[in-house]
Amino acid sequence: MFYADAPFPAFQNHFMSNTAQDTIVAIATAPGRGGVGVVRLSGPDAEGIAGKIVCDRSLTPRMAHFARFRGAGGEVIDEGLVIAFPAPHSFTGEDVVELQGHGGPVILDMLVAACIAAGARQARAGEFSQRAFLNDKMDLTQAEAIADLIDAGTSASARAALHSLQGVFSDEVNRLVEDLIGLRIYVEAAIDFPEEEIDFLSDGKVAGDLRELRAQCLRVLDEANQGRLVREGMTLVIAGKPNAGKSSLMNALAGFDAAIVTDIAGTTRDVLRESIQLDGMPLNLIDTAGLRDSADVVEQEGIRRAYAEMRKADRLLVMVDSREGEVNPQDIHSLLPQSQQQLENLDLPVTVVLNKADLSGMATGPLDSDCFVISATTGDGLPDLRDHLKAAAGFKGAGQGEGQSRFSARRRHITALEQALAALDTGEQQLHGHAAGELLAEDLRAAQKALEEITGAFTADDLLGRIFSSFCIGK
Ligand SMILES: Nc1nc2c(c(=O)[nH]1)N(C=O)[C@@H](CNc1ccc(C(=O)N[C@@H](CCC(=O)O)C(=O)O)cc1)CN2
Ligand SMILES: Nc1nc2c(ncn2[C@@H]2O[C@H](COP(=O)(O)OP(=O)(O)OP(=O)(O)O)[C@@H](O)[C@H]2O)c(=O)[nH]1
Ligand SMILES: [Mg+2]
Repeated sequence: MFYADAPFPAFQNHFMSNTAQDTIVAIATAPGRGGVGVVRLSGPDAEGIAGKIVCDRSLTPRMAHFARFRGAGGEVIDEGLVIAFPAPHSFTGEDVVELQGHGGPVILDMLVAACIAAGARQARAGEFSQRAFLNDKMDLTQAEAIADLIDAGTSASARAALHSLQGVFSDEVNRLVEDLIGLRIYVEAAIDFPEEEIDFLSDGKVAGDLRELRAQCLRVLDEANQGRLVREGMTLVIAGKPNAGKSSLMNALAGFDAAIVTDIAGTTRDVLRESIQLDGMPLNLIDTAGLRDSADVVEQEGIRRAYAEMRKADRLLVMVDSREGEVNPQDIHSLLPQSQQQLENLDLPVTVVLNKADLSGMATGPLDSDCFVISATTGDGLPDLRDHLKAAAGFKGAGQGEGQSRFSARRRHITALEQALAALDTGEQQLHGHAAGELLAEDLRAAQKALEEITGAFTADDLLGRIFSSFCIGK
């Protein structure tokens, strides 16, 4: 059985790699005006198509040549630099030619049109990166890291994405897969000798290796969680009764007047979003309409939207006026009017903030681990709240230090690591329960499959399409 279903990474992707017969073209630089704009061609006919545009000027590989760019009718569109990257030494691994012209949107569109007239096809979003992946220039985590690098909102997330691009995350996953394969070989060999199977499985090696593998997997999961945090941050919804000071807190955290603040209850009606960062951790703040019974249809809609945001949040910040007297931070329904039904089944961590300490005379600072007294107008108590939010998200900083994020990661990576861990756990039960080699082998196979989905060595159905279609055109 071992040979029939080899536990080595299979090359499931290769049936797709030959479909890239088209030569694709797109503007590679940002839309809009710029000093220089790059049009990129990739595919078997890249040089032929570029040849028509630069009038068969001969191109030395990887050398910049100055040339006139001509349209289909022979008219000069622009002049610029042309560089050919013959396969396989290019970004995509295919023949690539770059036309570097002047960075005006009309000129670049004309250049793309000339390439299409000469036989190229407009590239789909992410298609260059997808080809680089299919041609083994990079694995899936590295391709995702390119998109993350481009989308990075903080220098910390850019650094983490670069590390993923350089293979730091992939190396970790590949090491797990290698160890897993070693264990599978041992277990499957044991199954092939039924007389000795029990001895094999209970000699302690399998249990020990499994425990070690599980520990390594947990460590990578922990790092990946940090990586996701650095990339995506935490989404925090601020909710509470009208006039509690929600918008004032949003402004205080954002550092500018993002939201309108007045002493009229019911000032905020729309959902307001601001993305800020706390020492490198992105924090997506959402300010919402004050919750109360209202006959006003606009306000009702605002309240409906407020609840909709709470259901999507990572954490809820419930704001209360500290002059309201005794509050029980454990019972959020007593703090949020009519929330019972709306927030049914909502399993969301909550921070309670008592505001307007300057008016109530309460001392600012933490009341307990998830409850803080502040004044949004004076800023008293905010540093503690900031630290709490970072800690609550599990953020340990974004750098090279202990426990900090070394690479960027996405939710799908976390899910896959959790699946692998779950499979290892059931495998462990099979081993200790009834020393069932067959079942353990099955769990190990499932764990490997989950891990290989991270790097793309194994890919399920529409995963690639989903990942690459979220890239920008020209990437
Ligand atoms: N002008 C330009 N700048 C760019 C890109 C590009 O496509 N064009 N990139 C696009 O994202 C990034 C760089 N990525 C690249 C990755 C590989 C190769 C390449 O030619 N690789 C060859 C040779 C490697 C070597 O000499 O060491 C290879 O892999 O064989 C080029 C660009 C950022 N800057
Ligand atoms: N003295 C004092 N006034 C505050 C504090 N926080 C908010 N206020 C005032 O309370 C009033 C309401 O503040 P907002 O931030 O608009 O309250 P809100 O919770 O967003 O109210 P809605 O949008 O109506 O739900 C304003 O007059 C603020 O200036 C505070 O800490 N101290
Ligand atoms: Mg408000």
